[in-house]
Amino acid sequence: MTDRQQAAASRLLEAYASGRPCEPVRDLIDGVDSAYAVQHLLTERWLADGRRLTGRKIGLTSRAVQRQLGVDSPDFGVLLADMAVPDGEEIPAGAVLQPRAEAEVALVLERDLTHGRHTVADVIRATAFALPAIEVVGSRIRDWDITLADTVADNASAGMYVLGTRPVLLRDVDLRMAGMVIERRGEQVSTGVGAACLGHPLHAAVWLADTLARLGTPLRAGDTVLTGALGPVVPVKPGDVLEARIDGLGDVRTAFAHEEES
Ligand SMILES: C=C/C=C(\O)C(=O)O
Repeated sequence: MTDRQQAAASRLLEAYASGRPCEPVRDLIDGVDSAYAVQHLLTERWLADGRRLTGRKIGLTSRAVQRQLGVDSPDFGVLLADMAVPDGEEIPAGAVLQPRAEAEVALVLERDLTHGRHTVADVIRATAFALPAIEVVGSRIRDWDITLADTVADNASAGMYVLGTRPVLLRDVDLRMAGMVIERRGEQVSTGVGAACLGHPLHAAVWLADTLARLGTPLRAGDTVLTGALGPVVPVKPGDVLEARIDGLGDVRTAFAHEEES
């Protein structure tokens, strides 16, 4: 671990602690591997604090999101148990810095994925069930001024996530053709389709399984995988109520709490 990577991790941890976004960290990072080393430092710190790993998120899988954020390759980050919000419950004000929401397919695994190279069949065999999910992404970096290095170091801009509660077997859903809509109090604010996620959400999962196995931290039975947004990310503000629906998977909802009066 280099001093510069430590400095990047400290800058991001300070943003989490203070609730104030920081300057980008790319000036301290030499390439994507170095950015993942910073992410690893953050993860080790969180696990040492007693937080529990529940899986991974994949980011930047759809062209719409890549265009919105100006970053053009997929990445991943960790999911922790305290990032999960029950379906329909409120996300406390300030819990996620600069929040935005997106809808995606979650896979819950019942087998490890430890091969050097995985196939879609491996991922299907390893998946217990799929769920609809809202991911509330956030950025510890001021004004979302990110490059790939910034977002990777910042845990792939992960925030919180909300899973639907009706498990669906992969044999019962066509994830490629599954349409997605997010509504804010009944108004459509994002639409998309499974095919927008690297061609198919299972392709994104194969990419993640291969990448993590190569890094020596493979996906394990019990992990939840958020496979990536199916359509544009939506800025959110206190008081917003969002519902996401994905064909064949059903719906999931969350709300954003108002700031506390001081
Ligand atoms: C910045 C985060 C992007 C994602 O999470 C995504 O594209 O799914």
